[in-house]
Amino acid sequence: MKDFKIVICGGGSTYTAGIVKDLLDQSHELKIRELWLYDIDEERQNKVAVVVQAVVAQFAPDLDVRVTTDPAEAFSGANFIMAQMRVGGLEMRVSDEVTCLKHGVVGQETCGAGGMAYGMRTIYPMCQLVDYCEEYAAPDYWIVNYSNPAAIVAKAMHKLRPNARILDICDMPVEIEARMAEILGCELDDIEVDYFGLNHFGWFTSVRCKGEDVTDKLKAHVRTYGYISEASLNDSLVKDPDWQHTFENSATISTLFQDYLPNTYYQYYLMPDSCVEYMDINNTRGMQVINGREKRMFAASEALQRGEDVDLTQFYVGVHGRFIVDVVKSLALDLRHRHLVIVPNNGIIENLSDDATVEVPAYITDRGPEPVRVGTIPRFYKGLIENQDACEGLIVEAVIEGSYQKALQAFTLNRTIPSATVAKALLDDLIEQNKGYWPELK
Ligand SMILES: NC(=O)c1ccc[n+]([C@@H]2O[C@H](COP(=O)([O-])OP(=O)(O)OC[C@H]3O[C@@H](n4cnc5c(N)ncnc54)[C@H](O)[C@@H]3O)[C@@H](O)[C@H]2O)c1
Ligand SMILES: O=P(O)(O)OC[C@H]1O[C@H](O[C@H]2[C@H](O)[C@@H](O)[C@@H](O)O[C@@H]2CO)[C@H](O)[C@@H](O)[C@@H]1O
Ligand SMILES: [Mn+2]
Repeated sequence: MKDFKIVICGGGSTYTAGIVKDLLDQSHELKIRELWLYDIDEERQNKVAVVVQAVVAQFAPDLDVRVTTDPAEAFSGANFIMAQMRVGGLEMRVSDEVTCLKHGVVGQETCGAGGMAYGMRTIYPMCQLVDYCEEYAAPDYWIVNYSNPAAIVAKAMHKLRPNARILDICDMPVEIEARMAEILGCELDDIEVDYFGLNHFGWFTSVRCKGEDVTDKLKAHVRTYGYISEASLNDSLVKDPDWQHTFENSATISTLFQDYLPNTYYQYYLMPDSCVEYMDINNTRGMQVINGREKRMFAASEALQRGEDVDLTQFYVGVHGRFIVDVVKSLALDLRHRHLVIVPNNGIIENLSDDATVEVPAYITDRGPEPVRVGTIPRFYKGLIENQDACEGLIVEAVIEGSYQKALQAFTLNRTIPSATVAKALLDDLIEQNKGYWPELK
């Protein structure tokens, strides 16, 4: 049986313990030779590593988890690199959110100006990760990337590192499929979808449950209740009021546009006014994560170091860990499982340009994804997607060329920003806030 060196890049992430639990759950199929955590922040990673060691002690006591900030050590001979870096940390997430809200526009991690700011911080650190892997990793390495904003990261890597063995993914559609399974009373594994769009900007065109077409049944439910059902109220993610609100908001969008079922992230683009009204500048999502998920992780680390018992199940939330492990497993073992992934369009959606960065179903082989052809899409959806893809493309070009004008064009095109003058004032503030992270824009 083949075995693999697996590296988690962004080892200090609040998600690491959950991902490791899912790796261990599936280690009878995906055999682990070595497991490494790599981060640029030694202190943070060491705290998270204490929790990870506790997970490993419970499920695979013979596995020796290695922890490092040395890229040569981490990536030498690596087969799979799971990337989840947050460039600028949660502190810069909050800074983006607050700056946007001060200008009266959506302040969000991956959507609107917050997403563009985060993208401008992340492009070059991701290039560096690719370069480390090209230098040190096994020749057939795969980076499976969660690092956000995945749409901009993917587009930038396709342009700047076209030969990199990197596959960008997002767990949001799978999490929506989990809600669909709850609505239908079936298992997540019973669900298969057709889907097209960009990352955090897509639509489910058809849903099957054990082969039966359940699209209309789901549409009727979602128009009334969003993606929430009785069963989902027990789900650990839905218990978070912010996520419950997000899943509920899909009711409005699927009532207004009944062709397809929306990705939850459309709330920020199609209902930006009500999102701004809902957001609280004194309690942004980033602040909630710092005071919630991050605080619980650090508290658990300290308690474990004091020799106390900790409930580790609090870190196994949602489909996040399982999804990335499923994708790695399909790449490693050539399983050809069908997953949604983010790839260059190249004709998949016929009436979009080849260099659009689309999210579509693909069969995952050991040579990479084999995307499923979508065909042509109707004008409304095409218009939305082309506008957003142009916006994300301009951000990538702004970073590469150091172009203020292209950044301003991107901000102006974005649906969450009402005018060119708001775009300029906000961009100027974000430049100040992002000093040391963004390239200089001239
Ligand atoms: N694609 C998806 O659907 C999806 C889902 C959930 C989270 N995410 C993303 O996963 C990432 C982690 O989220 P989190 O909330 O756990 O963040 P976090 O801040 O808790 O952890 C991120 C870690 O990345 C590290 N890091 C920063 N720059 C790095 C670099 N250049 N190289 C290596 N490590 C670096 C930080 O030191 C930190 O330990 C974020 O990018 C988040 O947006 C994506
Ligand atoms: O606001 P956060 O940090 O809680 O979440 C932001 C991320 O949200 C999505 O990921 C969800 C995921 O859908 C779900 O499976 C579960 O595991 O929680 C995740 C985080 O709450 C989204 O897909 C990511 O891109 C965001 O980073
Ligand atoms: Mn996502």
